[in-house]
Amino acid sequence: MSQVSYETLSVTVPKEFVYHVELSRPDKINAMNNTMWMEIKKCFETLNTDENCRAIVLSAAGKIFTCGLDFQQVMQVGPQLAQMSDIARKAKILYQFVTNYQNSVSSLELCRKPVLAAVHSACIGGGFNLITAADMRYCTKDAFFQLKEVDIGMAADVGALQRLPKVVGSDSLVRELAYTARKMPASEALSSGLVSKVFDDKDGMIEGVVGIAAEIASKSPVAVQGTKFNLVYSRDHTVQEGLDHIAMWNQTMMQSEDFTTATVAQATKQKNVVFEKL
Ligand SMILES: CCC/C=C/C=C/C(=O)SCCNC(=O)CCNC(=O)[C@H](O)C(C)(C)COP(=O)(O)OP(=O)(O)OC[C@H]1O[C@@H](n2cnc3c(N)ncnc32)[C@H](O)[C@@H]1OP(=O)(O)O
Repeated sequence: MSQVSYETLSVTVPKEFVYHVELSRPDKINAMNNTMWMEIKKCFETLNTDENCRAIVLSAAGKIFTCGLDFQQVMQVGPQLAQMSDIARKAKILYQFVTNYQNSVSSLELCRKPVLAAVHSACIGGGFNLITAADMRYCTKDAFFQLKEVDIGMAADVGALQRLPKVVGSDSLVRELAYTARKMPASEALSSGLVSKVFDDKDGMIEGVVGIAAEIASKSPVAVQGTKFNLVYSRDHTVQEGLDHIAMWNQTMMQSEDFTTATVAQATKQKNVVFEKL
């Protein structure tokens, strides 16, 4: 297990090869401060290379999933900018601020292990951006999703505008959510395809989602991680480029022992197949 401890995250291993990452500032309704943004990146980069991790559940501790960007954090930026008079110097600070947080969100997508987001109650602003970079999403029936950035006078800038249209497949819906900042309830999250399933309560959701993660973790890590890598690649390329990419990928990966082990297991109806760590 990765021996890294975090101030704003809690990391546990509920089942073999399944890691559970929780946003953990419950007394601050998981407001995303600078430490949390940086720790999310560190955590997913660490799990990316941890051979004991094959699937990751992302949830949050406390009353709500997250209220988004920490207002205290935002208020520290103003005085920092005020010390400079030149627009280029101020812009450099803001560019670094935005790209650091973009990289935090993107770490979920760059992590080779599937990330399953499990959302309860409110998922606002930066949190909504974050879960669009997960592989799959689940929520409780009391959950709502809100792109609230316009209400604080900014355009969402850490991934939702880029990823959400591809997740829900409706440009019109994304524009409505982003322009109005209205709350999207769980029922609509399900019907729009943002989430795969709605659970009655949080405990049931965590149990259910850990179960799905365990099912994924029981498969060949070569196959699962190759599938994720190629799905992400294909999303951003033409069909032919995606086909070329998977052909190059599999010319190597089909020589892996996992291909033989899994094929023989399927053909002989073998259960509980063991794959080497990757
Ligand atoms: C480069 C930037 C990249 C990232 C950009 C990200 C942008 C965003 O995330 S935009 C969205 C920002 N978040 C919000 O606008 C959320 C505003 N808050 C709410 O809508 C409600 O507070 C909420 C639905 C979360 C909870 O409502 P409830 O009625 O249950 O509680 P409240 O009394 O409203 O709040 C409880 C205490 O939490 C404090 N709080 C709320 N939001 C934030 C926040 N974003 N950051 C820090 N603190 C927050 C609120 O002030 C209350 O504190 P206290 O009065 O001390 O109890």
